[in-house]
Amino acid sequence: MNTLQSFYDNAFAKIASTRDSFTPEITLREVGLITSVSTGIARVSGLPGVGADELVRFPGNVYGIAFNVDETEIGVVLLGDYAHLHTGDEVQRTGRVMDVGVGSQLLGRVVDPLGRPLDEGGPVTTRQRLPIERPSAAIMDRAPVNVPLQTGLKVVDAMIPIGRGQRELILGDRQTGKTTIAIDTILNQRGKDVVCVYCAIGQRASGVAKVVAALRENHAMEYTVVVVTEGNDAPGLAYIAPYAATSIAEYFMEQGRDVLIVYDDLTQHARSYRELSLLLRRPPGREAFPGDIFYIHSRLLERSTHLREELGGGSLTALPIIETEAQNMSAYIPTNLISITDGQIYLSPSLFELGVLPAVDVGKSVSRVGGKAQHAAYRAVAGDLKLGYAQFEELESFARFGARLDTPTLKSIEHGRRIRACLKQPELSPVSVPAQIAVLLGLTAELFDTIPLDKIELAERALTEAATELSPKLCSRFETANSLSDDDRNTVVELARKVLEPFQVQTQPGTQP
Ligand SMILES: Nc1ncnc2c1ncn2[C@@H]1O[C@H](COP(=O)(O)OP(=O)(O)OP(=O)(O)O)[C@@H](O)[C@H]1O
Repeated sequence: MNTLQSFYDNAFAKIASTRDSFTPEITLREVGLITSVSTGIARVSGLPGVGADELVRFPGNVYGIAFNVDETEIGVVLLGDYAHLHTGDEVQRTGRVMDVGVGSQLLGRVVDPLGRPLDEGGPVTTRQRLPIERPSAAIMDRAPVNVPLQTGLKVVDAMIPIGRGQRELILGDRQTGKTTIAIDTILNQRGKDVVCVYCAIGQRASGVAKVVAALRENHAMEYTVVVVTEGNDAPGLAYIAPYAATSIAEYFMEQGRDVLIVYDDLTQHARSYRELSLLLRRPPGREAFPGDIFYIHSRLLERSTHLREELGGGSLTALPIIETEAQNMSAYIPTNLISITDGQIYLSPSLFELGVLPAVDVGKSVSRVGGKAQHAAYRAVAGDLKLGYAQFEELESFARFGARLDTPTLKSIEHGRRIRACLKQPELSPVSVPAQIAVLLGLTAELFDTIPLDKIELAERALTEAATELSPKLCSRFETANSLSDDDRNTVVELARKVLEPFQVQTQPGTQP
């Protein structure tokens, strides 16, 4: 009996002490209610304190960004599946802006713009997060673009060179090889200590799978992060994808690394932003795009730069891709992007049809800062090559009419045809610097001019293979020396002469080989 009594006493004493020590904690949560949901956006009332671009949480762990902040109601861009959301559901403030996990753990991974894995590699565990919208580097923190970013494509490296920290637009109609140029450039960074980020925006899943497979097969995933939104994802995800990818890239740049980022493509990005803006009833402007469409792209591309040495000397090179319609380069989005970037590579459907691949239209392409970063060996040949090619393009149209042409004109046309043939390149096969220089010097020394056009491909391939025999010291001078010495030029031209000899046919001047 006594034992039972003491048991009850103890139990009551414990309850009393727990009750006395209990101090209720009050947590304040600002909660609003959904007033309507439609394709990719929601309207929410009852969150008067919410800030612009603040992240809000919906039931089912779906997040959204407060886009339109009005007095009574906010317009929210949804970042996930919204099929289960209904009018009257609770919405909570989070007090933070959208951020993404960054770090070397992402290398080799395929993730969505929220950092969630889309491959079979298990969860991504990053130790640091960065906001997706960050201010770009100040002018005083930037250094000049003075190191080339080799694409491995002869036509680009010789005529439209790209420097580390540059923004070079790739534009052209659909199916003209835009993505291929970007992927070839990523493949060429193998062993060059450049981190690559490929951001696919609103693309078909099969297209993205093809790109990832190409990167995997060519061992490029080891230094690449792939950020993906597919065509059927919420438009909000497509809108934030390039910003999230840029934050992932900036992490590496701030560690002093050289980084390459590809946005494939910003036409889809602009379209998803237009969709969101129209749904949020923002006033439409030209081609129904909202007034700030220029700003969304310029604030993205301004983040690409070359940082000064004191800040680590890292760089972020951007290759944004844009799709044109019916070769209209002067449409709204292409002209915006052309004016933001430091040059463009224009891909022509007519060259693509002729089988001139990559279908780069040299006359409509330009690199505004890359020339200063180009290796001296390229600079020694680029001038002659560009001139020869430009003359050829002008004269080629006359040749089509079957006009009788004089000998120098015929010679220029034949020379130009050989330049074009030598600049052709199959996809996924970047060419090394020494092999490129050997072919380009062979072209400027007119060694290809006496080779029949149908044998140019074989001759060019033979010379590319023979370039591996050049001494490593000579090859490293191509990438380091301030100028191409006469001795080096003669060594390469002699090699080219020897290799191309078997392909030559002796012709009378003025007749076509
Ligand atoms: N240099 C090349 N050599 C051979 N084939 C090529 C080359 N470049 C591109 N192609 C082929 O051309 C087709 C279109 O290429 P790609 O997908 O890169 O074009 P795109 O302009 O990015 O297309 P989209 O408009 O669908 O984005 C592909 O089938 C590709 O294999």
